[in-house]
Amino acid sequence: MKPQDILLGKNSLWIFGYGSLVWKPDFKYKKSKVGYIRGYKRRFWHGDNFHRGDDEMPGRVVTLIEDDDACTWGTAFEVIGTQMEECLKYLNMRESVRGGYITKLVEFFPHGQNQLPVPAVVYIATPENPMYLGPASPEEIAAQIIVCKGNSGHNIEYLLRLAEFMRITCPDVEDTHLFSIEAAALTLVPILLASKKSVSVL
Ligand SMILES: N[C@@H](CCC(=O)N[C@@H](CS)C(=O)NCC(=O)O)C(=O)O
Repeated sequence: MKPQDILLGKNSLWIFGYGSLVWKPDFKYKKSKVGYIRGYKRRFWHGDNFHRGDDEMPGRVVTLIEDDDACTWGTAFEVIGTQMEECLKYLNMRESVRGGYITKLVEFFPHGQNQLPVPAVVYIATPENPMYLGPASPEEIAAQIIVCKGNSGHNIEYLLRLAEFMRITCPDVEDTHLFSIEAAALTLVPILLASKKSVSVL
């Protein structure tokens, strides 16, 4: 689905974020809502050689993997008027051109009573994406994250800010995949720092 096709006949648009967009949307929007989408699970299975890694050491960022029994929590942002074109142009560069994500239309379920679901655009990196890294253990993913950095900063910042978002904003949601990687990274960082110190002493 091309971004410009998304706009056809619309005067407002919802964008669902589930990775860096939840803590760094970096585009103007009218309002945001916390909620979830069905049929997808969030996984650190997408490689990134721009924002949180480089060609030699690609980082790991999240994407959505189809799973009928799963749902993924995040934040949806409503953009209106000129915000729509500005937002899609910005996200096309950030997510698609630099990140390898494609756009899909999903149903977003805002959290709270009497909230009706709304169509939302989501950026997903499918397994067909050349940067797709696929499954790995929390320890393997954490070991990769703690040594990578890119044009937007350290990969571990990306991990910790997403974990912080979920802990603060969705405290009742258990995201074992995310929190197991966070725990592994926080265990490995002191070991990494100690090994660097021992190397620098030599
Ligand atoms: N599309 C997901 C993931 C977005 C994401 O993490 N995209 C990366 C591109 S690889 C990004 O924009 N990173 C910016 C950053 O890491 O600061 C979302 O809706 O949040």
